[in-house]
Amino acid sequence: METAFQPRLIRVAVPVPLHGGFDYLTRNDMPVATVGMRVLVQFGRRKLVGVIVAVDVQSDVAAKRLRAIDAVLDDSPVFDAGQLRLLRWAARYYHCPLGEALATALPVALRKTRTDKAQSRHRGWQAVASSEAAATTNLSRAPKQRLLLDCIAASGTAIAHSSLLARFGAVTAQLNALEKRGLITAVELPGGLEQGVAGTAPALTAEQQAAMQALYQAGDGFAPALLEGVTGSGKTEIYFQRMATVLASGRQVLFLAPEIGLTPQLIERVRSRFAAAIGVLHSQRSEGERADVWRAARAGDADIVVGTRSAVFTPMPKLGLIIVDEEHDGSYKQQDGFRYHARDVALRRAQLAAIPIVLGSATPALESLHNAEAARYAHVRLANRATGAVMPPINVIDVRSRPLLGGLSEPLLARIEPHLAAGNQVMIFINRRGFAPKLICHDCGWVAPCVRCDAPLTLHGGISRLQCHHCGAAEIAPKKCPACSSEQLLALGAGTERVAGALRSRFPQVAIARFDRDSMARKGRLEAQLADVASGATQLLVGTQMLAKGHDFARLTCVGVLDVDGGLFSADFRAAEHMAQLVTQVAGRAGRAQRPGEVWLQTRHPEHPLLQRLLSGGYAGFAQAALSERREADLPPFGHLALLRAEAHGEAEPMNFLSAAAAEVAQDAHLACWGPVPAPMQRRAGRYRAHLLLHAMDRHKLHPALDHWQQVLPDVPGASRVRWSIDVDPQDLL
Ligand SMILES: Nc1ncnc2c1ncn2[C@@H]1O[C@H](COP(=O)(O)OP(=O)(O)OP(=O)(O)O)[C@@H](O)[C@H]1O
Ligand SMILES: [Zn+2]
Repeated sequence: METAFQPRLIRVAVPVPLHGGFDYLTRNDMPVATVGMRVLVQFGRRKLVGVIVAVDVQSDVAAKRLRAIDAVLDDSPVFDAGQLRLLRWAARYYHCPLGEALATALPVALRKTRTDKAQSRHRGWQAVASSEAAATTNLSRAPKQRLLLDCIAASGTAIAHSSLLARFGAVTAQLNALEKRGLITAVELPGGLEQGVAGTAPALTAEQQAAMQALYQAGDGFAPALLEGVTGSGKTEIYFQRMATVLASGRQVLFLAPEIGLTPQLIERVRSRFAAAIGVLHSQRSEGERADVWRAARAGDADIVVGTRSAVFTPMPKLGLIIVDEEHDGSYKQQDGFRYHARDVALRRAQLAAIPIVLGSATPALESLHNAEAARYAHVRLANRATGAVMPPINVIDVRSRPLLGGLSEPLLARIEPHLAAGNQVMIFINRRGFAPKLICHDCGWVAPCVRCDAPLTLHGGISRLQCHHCGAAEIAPKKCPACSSEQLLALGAGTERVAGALRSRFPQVAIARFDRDSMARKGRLEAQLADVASGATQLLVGTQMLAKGHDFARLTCVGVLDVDGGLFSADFRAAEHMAQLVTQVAGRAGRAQRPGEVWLQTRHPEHPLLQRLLSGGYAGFAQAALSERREADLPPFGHLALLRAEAHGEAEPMNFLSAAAAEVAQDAHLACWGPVPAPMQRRAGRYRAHLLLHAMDRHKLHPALDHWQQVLPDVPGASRVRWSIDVDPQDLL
């Protein structure tokens, strides 16, 4: 008994940019501290929340210099052994200090310096009678109660009061009446979760059945599969049926979706299929809700967790399957701090847990295709749409020397018209928000610049405001050219706002909705607008990437893509891949049900080989050609890259720093420094930026060099004036 109260020496990972753990002592008056619990510690002058990564360690620090921790914040570990193992691996792989990686993995509410609140609870309802008895109860005079009782009884478990309100409107009185009749009873549910209801699955198409077979054949151990299915091929249905067998065995499912792919429609599909406890994690949920989902998942109460990037770290003790939907999506890569790729972390997680993982996409990343071709993943294909709908033909409109009305050419407007007249829906895609990307002086050619970035300012609110899309700077647009005083200032090019305006004046009778980050700033707005599209109230949709993926609108028959040219001429070697994915995804929104669809691309480069390849061979043909180009150039997925970024207030400092870093790379025929070079956008938010790429054909060669950098770079001359970071498998090279 005595020993339990002895101070213990523990090692704590704290969220600071320093590698290694820090040693502390516990105090006798504290609850027992074990690995995976959070503690509050004094670190320098700050109090920080850290995570215990080891106990009873041998410390190099002299005993009398060791400090005691301030408090133990949990009574059970927030990270279990499996999570810690995964995060240790990820911290090593991405060369991020473990403390920062652990802090990033925690929900924001748990990064704070207070003790963990207990899981919040909320009210739910459960049927008392069996569903047969419920069915025979006479409620013919109370149809609402009938509906509610059937719904609750059919679920087989408890349903949250709030989700009943969400589905059936104001039904509190009816629920109380059912309780009075002794048909249902109130229960407490863990906060953060929603109870789904059992729904019926459609009979699978022959192709889907074959895909299911292939997934089952891959087995129940670690079995990665790439599900490559054209848009509308019913991949979601495959995920669901695979999930059903895992849930039936009492295990948990983690379903990852990109931020813009995690639509209300997807969540509703999950909710109305599985009589399971569902936790949803995305950026619009409050800190408290996210912490609740985390706790419920950790307790094993959440059967399904649906979430975006960081949900990959949700603790799930009974995890039996991971789904990564739209696995090619760039939003899976975190772009600052702990720069992990959620798909790749998910793969590792599945491997450590020895469970299957399904990566799904209509446009798989070249990395994933390569892995499938190398037989590291099972390659499961769906070539046809599940509804029997044909793939929409993709046509090109050459807009060279054609006048554009708010970015729209006359031929495109003429194509749109009959679809609207027939009562169908039309989607116009443009990957640029705001009114216009430039304000230019007609007399002298001056372009309104951002003073802090090497980029022009974007017009917003018509020609009234200017905003920088890189640093956020905003100002009132000038009335006169500051260079020549001319009043001939023109908006050049078009963004969503201008396109929507032009469509409004051309089709004044038609209801138009704009989907971009600006119009979606308010919470609930996206849901409301999507509901109007689903009901048919909105006929014309204008938007950015937000519209590209996942949506399934039966009446949408025509898609216009306004500007594909950006992806054809970019400094980033991945730009063409991203362009092909985007065009294919956007095009895939058309003609998904009974009504056939068509797609129109506006371009000034109709003969460009990349575009031609995509049009003639589809995404698969494009990908094959792109893969052989990557092979030729030793680029990923054949070669491997890490990017060292540096930025500073002075122009010379980042380049000097990176040159010193390049000199630290050991002479090795299998390791090459590409650069340093100034970044394509050299100045951003007032800082000059430069890059150095480290390249190796063998991934394992990269890591020792990166370890070495981490040790020596802080002491390179001038390092203190430079902000630098390492990005392993960088996705964004601009
Ligand atoms: N077996 C089936 N029988 C009838 N309809 C089906 C079947 N499977 C899927 N569907 C329907 O086909 C449509 C497309 O399915 P789903 O949204 O799952 O496609 P997807 O492959 O995820 O597409 P995308 O990649 O474009 O998002 C949906 O409306 C879905 O309800
Ligand atoms: Zn700027």
